[in-house]
Amino acid sequence: MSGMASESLLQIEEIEGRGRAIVSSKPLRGGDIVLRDSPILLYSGSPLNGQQPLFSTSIYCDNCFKKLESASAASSCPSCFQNRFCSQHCLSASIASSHTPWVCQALSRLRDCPSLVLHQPLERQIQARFLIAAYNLALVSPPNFQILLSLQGYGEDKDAAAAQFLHSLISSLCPPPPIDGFSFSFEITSALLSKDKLNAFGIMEPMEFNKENCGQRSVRAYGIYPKASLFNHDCLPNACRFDYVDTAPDRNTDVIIRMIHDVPQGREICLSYFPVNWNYSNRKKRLLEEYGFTCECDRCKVEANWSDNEDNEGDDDDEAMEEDRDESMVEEATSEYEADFPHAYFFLRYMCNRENCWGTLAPLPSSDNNQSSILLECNVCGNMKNDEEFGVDAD
Ligand SMILES: C[S@@+](CC[C@H](N)C(=O)[O-])C[C@H]1O[C@@H](n2cnc3c(N)ncnc32)[C@H](O)[C@@H]1O
Repeated sequence: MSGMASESLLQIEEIEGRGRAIVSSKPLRGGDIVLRDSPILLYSGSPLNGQQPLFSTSIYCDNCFKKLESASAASSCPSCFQNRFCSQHCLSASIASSHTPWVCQALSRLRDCPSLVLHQPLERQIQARFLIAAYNLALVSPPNFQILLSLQGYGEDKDAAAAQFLHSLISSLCPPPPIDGFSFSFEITSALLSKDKLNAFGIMEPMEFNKENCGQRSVRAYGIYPKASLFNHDCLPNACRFDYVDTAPDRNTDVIIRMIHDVPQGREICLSYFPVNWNYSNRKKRLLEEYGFTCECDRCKVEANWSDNEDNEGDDDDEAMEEDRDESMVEEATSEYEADFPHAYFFLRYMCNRENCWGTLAPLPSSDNNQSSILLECNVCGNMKNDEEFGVDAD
């Protein structure tokens, strides 16, 4: 698999019931970097109507998505004056790629469209941003558009109304310039929206702990990563994603996938699609509604039998998912459930214990091939923990 940190670490396999999967092609150590991936498509997580997302006060460059110290330090797009850039270089790069004259005009028209910005949920504005970015990719980089089309997601009936609304709106207000032999049909629009839902990674604002946000973060942007999109989910992942937004010396929006613990050759490498502290019923709901599958991982098999999970109590499914305020699995793991919960070690060892963080810890990359680093880094807040304090050997 090209683009992996080392070409020989991973391979793609087809696994029945799971689609493509990433599997280790040799034994891997906790801390090994198995992938560094750059996005083929990026789009802002801010609503079109200029509303600041909840828990966000920062402004950022619309090309590299680095934080800007002040609005006055930025160069604006000379046509719309809406998009801001940290440098002339980012402005020129963006005009040639992601903020072309057509994108600029399309976003301006959508921003002025009451049926979108006043009468639709905020989510629709973000989806409109994605579609404009995806159509533009077809125009500026046909090979990357083909990669996007190859990702999972083929249009779902339950999302048809949103797809129809956005397709009609964009076709009438700001149709993309024609491409020979290709049509921006409703079917393409609908499939693209599914691909976004199943594959996009949120690029979060870096963690700032203060009383107002209680550790909650907003999504600065979304990215489609061609190789990272092939990792399947597990509720007890063996790898996790790091990014270094605002601190990376370059390629600010790259993601790095690092092993949490050792695995043997031939093991599927999985990420968790959300924080690992979520409880069983919220995980099950999200995976079914958003990703279209029922998780059969070891942890779900155990937790499905817990007497107090909402499924077993017959609670209805409408309960709001309070993502960051879910009951903490750490508390559960260390309390009355311990005997029924063979995975307790994972939460004690690999979950960040900083209040309201819920990040996952992975060892730092080690230069010693035989041993993982004893220092574990949190993928959300960056805190370091010394593994010797835990006092148990890996695995
Ligand atoms: C980001 S993609 C992962 C790559 C995907 N398997 C493929 O072939 O492109 C997410 C989709 O993979 C499948 N998937 C991921 N984790 C799974 C799991 N634990 N069990 C079954 N299917 C899974 C689901 O169809 C999900 O919507």
